[in-house]
Amino acid sequence: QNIAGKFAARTKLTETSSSNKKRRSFWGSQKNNVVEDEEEKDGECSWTKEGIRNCWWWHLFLAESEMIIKSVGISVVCALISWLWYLRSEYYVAEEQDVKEENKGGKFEPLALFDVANAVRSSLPLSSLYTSAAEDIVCDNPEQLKSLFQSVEVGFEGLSMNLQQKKKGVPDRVILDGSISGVAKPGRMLAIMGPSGSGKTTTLHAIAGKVKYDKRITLSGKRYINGEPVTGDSLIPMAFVEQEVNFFPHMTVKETLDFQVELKMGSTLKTQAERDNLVKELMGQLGLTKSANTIVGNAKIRGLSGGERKRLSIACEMISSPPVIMLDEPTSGLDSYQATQVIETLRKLADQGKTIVSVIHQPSQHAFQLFDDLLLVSEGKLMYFGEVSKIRGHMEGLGFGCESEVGTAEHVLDCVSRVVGAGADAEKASVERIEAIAKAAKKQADALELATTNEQNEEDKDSVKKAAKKMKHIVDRSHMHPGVNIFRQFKRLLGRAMQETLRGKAAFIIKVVQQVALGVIYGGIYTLGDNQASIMDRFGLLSLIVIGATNMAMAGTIRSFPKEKAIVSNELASSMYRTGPYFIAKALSELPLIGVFNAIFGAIIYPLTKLQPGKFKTFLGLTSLHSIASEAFGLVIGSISPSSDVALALFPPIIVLNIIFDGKNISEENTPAALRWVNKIGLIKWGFSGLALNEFEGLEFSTKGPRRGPVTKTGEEALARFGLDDMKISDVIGAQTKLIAGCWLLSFFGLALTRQKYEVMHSPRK
Ligand SMILES: Nc1ncnc2c1ncn2[C@@H]1O[C@H](COP(=O)(O)OP(=O)(O)OP(=O)(O)O)[C@@H](O)[C@H]1O
Repeated sequence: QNIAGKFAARTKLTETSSSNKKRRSFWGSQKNNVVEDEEEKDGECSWTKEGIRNCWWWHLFLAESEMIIKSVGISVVCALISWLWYLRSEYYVAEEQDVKEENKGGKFEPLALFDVANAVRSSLPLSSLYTSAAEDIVCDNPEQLKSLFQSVEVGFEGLSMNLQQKKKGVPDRVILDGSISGVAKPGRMLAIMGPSGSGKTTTLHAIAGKVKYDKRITLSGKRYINGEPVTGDSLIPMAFVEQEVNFFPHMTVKETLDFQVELKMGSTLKTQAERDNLVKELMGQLGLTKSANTIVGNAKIRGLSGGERKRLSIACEMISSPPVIMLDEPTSGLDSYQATQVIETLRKLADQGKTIVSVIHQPSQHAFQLFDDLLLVSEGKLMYFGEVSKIRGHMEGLGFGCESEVGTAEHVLDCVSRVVGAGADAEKASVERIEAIAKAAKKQADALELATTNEQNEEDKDSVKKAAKKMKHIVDRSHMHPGVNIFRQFKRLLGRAMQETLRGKAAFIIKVVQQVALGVIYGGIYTLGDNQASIMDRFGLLSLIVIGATNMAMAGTIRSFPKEKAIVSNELASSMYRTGPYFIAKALSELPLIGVFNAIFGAIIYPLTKLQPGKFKTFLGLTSLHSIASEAFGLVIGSISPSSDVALALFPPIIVLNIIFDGKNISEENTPAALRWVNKIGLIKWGFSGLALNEFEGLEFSTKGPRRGPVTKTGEEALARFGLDDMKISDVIGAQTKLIAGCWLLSFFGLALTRQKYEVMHSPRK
């Protein structure tokens, strides 16, 4: 009737218009009363106040103002989104460069628009969709870049890191004192050694531009690539192998490498055969060919040995053939045979021209001698920088020689370690020794020449500068991008996620056992009839089913997701793929198993408890939807929590809140006003409502049996007891769908916003 009324009003408007007959409404509008008012004043259309009110376009505007405002609003939002998207795309970078190039003659100045765009750009959390323009910039002279990257010398000077103490008035803690300087050369292996806690890992991360952001930290120093300074938190073109290596445990060595090769090199190695060749080559180089089809495993799942896992992580890092390889304790946790194997692998890579820098802890004499250079640190100070072969002589020269049978590595570590617990005199002597060694090291560091010298001829200087400019695009984090488009990223990520879900046999079996056990327990206890007592029994059973499903789905995700997040955060930080495709793939990969588990549970509980026949399919659909919503909730908690401990600590209060607001435990009127919104997003409330509506609609009860409350004859009357008589299953599906969408969106932003940030290295204070 309403629509007909509106239509009639429109027709009247069209028929009676004196100005012209074009005055027609194209969309439904609620402004007909206005239109009709205007009709009465119909007259001549002119450019007077009265006249305008008689014009057809004015009527059209009034009739459609809501739609016009909405359209303009949507267009503005779309334009804004497109602009922001464009800013994050590398096309913007290319255009900015072109305009700046053209503007060299001072044609249009200043480029304030680019300044505003750059400010917005740097604050955007999302990254670029397109990659090809970036390749144009980065690879416009591949030969020049190739030659530059074949041999890279990494210099570092005056590295200093201070940590502000939490208590006010307590002076900053000095982690690196500003004396650490050195250079890692192509074809050579540099070992960073020192006692535990001396600052080795911090030094390596500082050189690499990978010190994790902490607002209490101040980092300063200088870094050079081939004599050219590298600024801020820029990366150097390197492979960085962390001490803790995490992989998806159920993927084989070959699958892991296939996945990484495609995402990192997909745009360069266009055919599958080229990519397969690279995988083969990497496995050969790192001695992994025999284990190609072995799953990677982890502490709980038997797979590769510790040494093989370390070598796999080196292989993964070497995919883009970086000229520099940095490793944080690659031998930790390995026996001496495996440790030596890893170091020998590195030696081979150095012999091919790579620059290797590695933190190393108590190496064997043989492994130590495979290194060329040594950076020795103690208590954040430089103790020695120079050739490994000269360290013994250097220490002897300072008066700290050692007996011939003691290994060199062991001896130098003894020399730079503070003696604790052996009396005040011994400690004092060790402190004096460390100071004397540090003093000598300072002289060595002062003599180092790291920056490009003025004596270089002009041609050399020019080519290095040009190359360094290109390199900036590669190493600057804001220019890093995945090697393939988002659709290929999504396809690969979905494949990996499905593989992990389906291959996790132990987790699968545990979940099946849980579902069977719960089904049998409920089925053994509940037999629902049609007497009065069965009404509360039904409500009780449905409530338990929902609480159980929420617990299981949420706890499972909370437990497993933070581990996966650790791997994914690293992959996201190295721009292997974007958060969006990862997230969608992750969410979709969970769906099939949710259906399977719910079907197992439903098939047991339904006949055993004698829930209403004919409603099984809807029951299955509703429990599956509820499980998806619970997992999505778990994902939010997992993605915003900094660790799995925090996520697990958040779980009980969230479940308790959900139970309180499940629609039965507190009435809406008595809920504190500030908490009423929780009622609307109560997972258990919506899950329970859906199952109750499905079960009770169409049921009839006999008046026999003990009852609680008045006699209830129909399912609809029973639903009214819980205020569910006005609700429909479609309302529940709508609410759950919105909950799922909201949770996925929150998790997506949680992941994007908790992305790892790194410290920017400031120039040293003069
Ligand atoms: N972000 C940080 N916050 C607090 N302390 C830090 C931070 N980074 C480093 N430190 C401290 O700086 C010191 C040096 O740490 P680093 O990990 O570099 O030592 P290390 O020589 O590698 O030790 P190990 O051989 O035991 O791994 C340690 O006492 C460490 O606690």
